[in-house]
Amino acid sequence: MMPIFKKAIPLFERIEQAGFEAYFVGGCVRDYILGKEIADVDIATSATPQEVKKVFPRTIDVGIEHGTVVVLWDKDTYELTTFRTDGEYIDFRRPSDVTFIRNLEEDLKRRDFTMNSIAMDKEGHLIDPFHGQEAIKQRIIKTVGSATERFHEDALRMMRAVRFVSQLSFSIEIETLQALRKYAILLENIATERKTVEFEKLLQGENRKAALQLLLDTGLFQYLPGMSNHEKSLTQLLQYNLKELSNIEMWSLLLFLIDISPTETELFLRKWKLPVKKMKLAKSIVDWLQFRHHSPWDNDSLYKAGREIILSVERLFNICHHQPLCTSISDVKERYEGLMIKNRQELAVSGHDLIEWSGQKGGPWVKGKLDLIEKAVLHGEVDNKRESIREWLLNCNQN
Ligand SMILES: Nc1ccn([C@@H]2O[C@H](COP(=O)(O)OP(=O)(O)OP(=O)(O)O)[C@@H](O)[C@H]2O)c(=O)n1
Ligand SMILES: [Mg+2]
Repeated sequence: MMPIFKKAIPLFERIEQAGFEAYFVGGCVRDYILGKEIADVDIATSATPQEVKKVFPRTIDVGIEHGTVVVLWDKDTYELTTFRTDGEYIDFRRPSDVTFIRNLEEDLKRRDFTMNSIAMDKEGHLIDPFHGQEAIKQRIIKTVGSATERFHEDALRMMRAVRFVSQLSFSIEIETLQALRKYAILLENIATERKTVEFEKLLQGENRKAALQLLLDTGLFQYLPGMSNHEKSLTQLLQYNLKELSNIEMWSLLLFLIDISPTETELFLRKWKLPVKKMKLAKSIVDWLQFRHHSPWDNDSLYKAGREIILSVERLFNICHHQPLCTSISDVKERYEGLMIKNRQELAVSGHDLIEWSGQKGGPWVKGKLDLIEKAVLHGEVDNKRESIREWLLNCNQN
């Protein structure tokens, strides 16, 4: 058994001593069968949240109404969720109420896909009433029971299906796929944040092209934030080699292809509720990519854009032109590294020096002069040395 599971065994023993059952469930069991790396484990238990809290002294309530309690154990934290069936789903999102139950199989039955409805006990035995192992072997994503029901219970599951296509390179079983097409519109009911999480995972998966194609084929893209009018840009995205791209580069390329005004770009990113830092970076990359399409890099632009943006822009530029990546990138990198300074702090003189040398009071002129010095250093007109700059300034003033 893998260390990540082994570590949790004492916790399982504690629950069992108290007369309850516990199993590993969900993505960790699926990924274990697939031989993939496992980041965290989810545990399902027959104990109710109150009972879990009695068994373990250190817990955090995270979603008691859904049956989830976090247990602090050793130096780790574990999410324990009580076996449950979900009540009526009135809004295609979350059940209106959940009923805690004592039966594992009933709990597995309410889960989304067969590959996600396998449980594993502490000895490593698999409990697999819905033939999830078979689906994993055949690399198939198939709902547990009726796809119509599973997608009406939680429409986000449709995005999950496509995101798993991207991450696992599985294909979607035919009835599940038909339901995806038929009920794509239900995605309208899902909170943006949840869609964004899935879309970002989709963008990062190995098989992202197939997943993006599926978003188009099923019509799901129409119900993603700001995407309904951008079928063409999504289709265009598929023409490019997307393999090497980071998450932020995927966003930037998408924005570049959508080709909207800067204000609209901002609105589009806001619709996805991305963190501000990320929105700014994506916007910057798009701006520089647009610049790059009509001019080559010069010292000023390299300096202003900075290392991170230059590399992303160059990568995207090459991808847009179907050029191999390596040569021009190392070229540009070398030119950037060769710049005399990378930022204003690296200038050998400061505003204080200028004030002292001139004997004048500080004011806006200081910034103006620093701008001039910065430019001169970047263009190689003067060395970035205190004395050289002082001399250069004296000469300038004489002219
Ligand atoms: N809309 C959802 C979300 C989750 N689940 C169930 O809850 C488990 C855990 O959910 P989550 O951690 O969100 O997804 P994972 O399948 O574990 O995928 P990941 O590897 O991304 O965590 C899933 O495997 C699935 O059994 C579900 O039935 N319906
Ligand atoms: Mg998980």
